[in-house]
Amino acid sequence: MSPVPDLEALRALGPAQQPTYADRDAVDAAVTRLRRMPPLVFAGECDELKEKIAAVSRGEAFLLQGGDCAETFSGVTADNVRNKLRVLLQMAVVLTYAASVPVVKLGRIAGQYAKPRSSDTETRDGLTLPAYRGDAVNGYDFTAEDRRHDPQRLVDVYHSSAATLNLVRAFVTGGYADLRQVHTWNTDFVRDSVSGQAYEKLAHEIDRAMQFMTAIGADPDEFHRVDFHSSHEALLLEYEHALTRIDSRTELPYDVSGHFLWIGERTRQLEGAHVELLSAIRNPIGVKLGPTTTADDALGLAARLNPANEPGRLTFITRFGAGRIRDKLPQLVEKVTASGVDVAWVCDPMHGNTFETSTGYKTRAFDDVIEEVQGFFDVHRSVGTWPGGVHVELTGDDVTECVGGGELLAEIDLSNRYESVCDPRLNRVQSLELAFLVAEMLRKA
Ligand SMILES: O=C[C@H](O)[C@H](O)COP(=O)(O)O
Ligand SMILES: C=C(OP(=O)(O)O)C(=O)O
Ligand SMILES: [Mn+2]
Repeated sequence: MSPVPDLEALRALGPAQQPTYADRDAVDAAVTRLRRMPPLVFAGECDELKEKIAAVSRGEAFLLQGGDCAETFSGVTADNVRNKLRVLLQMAVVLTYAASVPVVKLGRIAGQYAKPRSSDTETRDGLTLPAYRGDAVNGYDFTAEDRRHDPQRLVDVYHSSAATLNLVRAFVTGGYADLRQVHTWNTDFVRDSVSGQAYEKLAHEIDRAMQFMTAIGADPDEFHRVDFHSSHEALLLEYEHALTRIDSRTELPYDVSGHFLWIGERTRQLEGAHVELLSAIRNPIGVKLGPTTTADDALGLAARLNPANEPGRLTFITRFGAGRIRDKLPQLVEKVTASGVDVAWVCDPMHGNTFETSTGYKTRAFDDVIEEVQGFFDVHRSVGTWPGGVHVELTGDDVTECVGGGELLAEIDLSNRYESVCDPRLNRVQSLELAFLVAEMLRKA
């Protein structure tokens, strides 16, 4: 394990996708404040999650990772957080019950505020301004003032993450996630959607099973609370470095900004600053792997990020696109497996399937998302490895951002309720449909 590099050393590596701040003193002041803040998560919780992901890599559990592409500060409301949690809990119930597999629940939540972009700038009506890089960096409004990179936002990320995490913790341990609430999660939803009705049927079966358990005197803790962890892309080095702390139990460094951190497709350079920082922390971590990834790239990343080959430490999140996965994934999985690397394989069926409509909306087709997940399952079946999970961009609200699905959303519907500030998310109905379809694939696997 490499030692934690200092911030200057990371900056010297010329990290990709970083903000350009005009006022260095303001950056230093923000970093100093962050270094004094208490941890958002505990190292022991990160270890627990690592154990669960180790079960995923052994083929004994399935990972459900989901949430917004980009959280926003204004989105930190009780309703918004509850709705996201609710859809994830519903999906997890569907997967667990229909496929009889333990589900590891991981939110893209409480820290997912920074975005890598394909272009540094955005032009509208002849005016060019810095691209929006997530609330952690600048504002979404198309004005020079809002698009300025402001280091004070790093401190705001901390507070927004803390508020979100506080509510999530209360929900998952304080009764909301109690399995006896399976019906309650579905109210306002059943009547108008096929997947809502399928869910209701499944909830009835769960009720009956629980009544039986209660009748024979069993009332396990698992009925009343769930384990739920947080994750985000570790993109901004100032922020992640300031929240890297030495755990008092083990004297080892953890990034206490979230339980699980991942390196994005655009920042996974082997000699880059993101790999350097994440190789030094002990959290469970992931790396996104796009369609150009070679087996040597993946093996190099595994050697750097998990030299001890510790189970649960490393997750490869592949995002190839529906049209490429069947062609490109087999050789990657075969070579990584043949070299004995211990890794959990997870499918992100979103980022390889984005396109822009003629009216300028970034969208994804539900069928492409499903086709990529199906390709992922098929490839792992043919190689003899475990399709360990899915990583999805979703929301608990009835937005219109992805086309298709049971509601047959068309391109023309996108303008009705398009709220994402970055990538299009599955809405509540589409998310539940995905869960039922994946449950079916899992049963066959
Ligand atoms: O998740 C994020 C996007 O895929 C990423 O930010 C790139 O988006 P862009 O191509 O619109 O910049
Ligand atoms: C930017 C993202 O993904 P990727 O790094 O895979 O493009 C994301 O997860 O929002
Ligand atoms: Mn995204």
